[in-house]
Amino acid sequence: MAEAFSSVPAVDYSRLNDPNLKSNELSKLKEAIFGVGFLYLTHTGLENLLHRTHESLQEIFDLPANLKEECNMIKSPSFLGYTQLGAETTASRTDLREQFDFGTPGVNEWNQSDPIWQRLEGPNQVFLIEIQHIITLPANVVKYPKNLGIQSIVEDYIVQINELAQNFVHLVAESLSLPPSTFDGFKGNMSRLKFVKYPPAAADSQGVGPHKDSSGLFTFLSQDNTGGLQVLNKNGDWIDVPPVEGSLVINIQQGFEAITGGTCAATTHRVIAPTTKTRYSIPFFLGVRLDLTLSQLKESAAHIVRQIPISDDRKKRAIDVPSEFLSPLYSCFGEAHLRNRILSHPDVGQRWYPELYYKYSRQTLQ
Ligand SMILES: O=C(O)CCC(=O)C(=O)O
Ligand SMILES: [Fe+2]
Repeated sequence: MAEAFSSVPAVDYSRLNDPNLKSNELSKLKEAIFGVGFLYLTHTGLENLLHRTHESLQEIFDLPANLKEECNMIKSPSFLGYTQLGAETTASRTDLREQFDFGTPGVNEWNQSDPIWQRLEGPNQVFLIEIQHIITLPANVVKYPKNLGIQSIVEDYIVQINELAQNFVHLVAESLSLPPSTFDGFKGNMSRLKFVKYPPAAADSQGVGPHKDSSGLFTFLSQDNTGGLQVLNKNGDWIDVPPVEGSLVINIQQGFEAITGGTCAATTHRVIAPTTKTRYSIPFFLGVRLDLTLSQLKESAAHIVRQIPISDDRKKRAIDVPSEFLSPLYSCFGEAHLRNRILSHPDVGQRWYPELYYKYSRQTLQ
């Protein structure tokens, strides 16, 4: 459980990479990882990329509804593609957001002999939009195809943020006094990137409801200047995560929580929908190995937890942290993640995994 923090700390990435300043900054990183589970990462060198990508979001979401529907997530057993406003559910309530989900390109296609959860990794759908978008100019009623270049925007973003994410995981290991490569063997084949739009809504509406991120190790979020993101502390207070220009907001996901035996806890967060302007955000979810079983995990977690320099008392308490990934109900991370996707996107779940949908939706009702 995250401690009773009252703000989200900032860590300077350029200092983490400066031999003279590194050790001081690693201590800040360690405190943020243990105490909050959320941090701002500043001076990443990705400021231009974030700015450029945010600039293209409005045009992408302003595409005609029928074009966005061409790549509706319902067509993807990997839960990749477009989700219209109101089609997503968190904490049993409807989220007021519209989004595109993308995955790291180039993963192997699923086939019948693979486990069912392996199907979470698959190809993107976005290409359809590229070739079909037609712009009509009202003045002279000329029609011409316009390529927004979504595919290259997405792939460029994934390459650059992924490089930072890999480095960040090494730095986290170092901050916990572990060898930098400690977590390398836990990385998944596919990470996920989302473009998200929260339109203005009535005061206190749910942009996205309270949740812990469940698809991987860490989330790297770029939010615009609107605000609305909040994280929950131990006292049950919602703490604002106001926009900090050019920064990334990084949080621990349930995969990393499970790998560290709960010593590094995933923190619950939510977004309150904006009331007067549209909010855009770009979360990148660094993927975790889907095939990791609970027993493998317990073994590696015990090994890692033993080496993490915190008090035995805190370690003991940490083992009790509840996590979907540590539930004996699921055979491996892949199964836990598939359940999460099915419940978040029930229409997609029902279409591609009808039996699992039936099973999991009954489990939550109990
Ligand atoms: O849009 C945001 O700021 C956060 C989104 C989020 O928490 C999520 O999609 O998991
Ligand atoms: Fe989240």
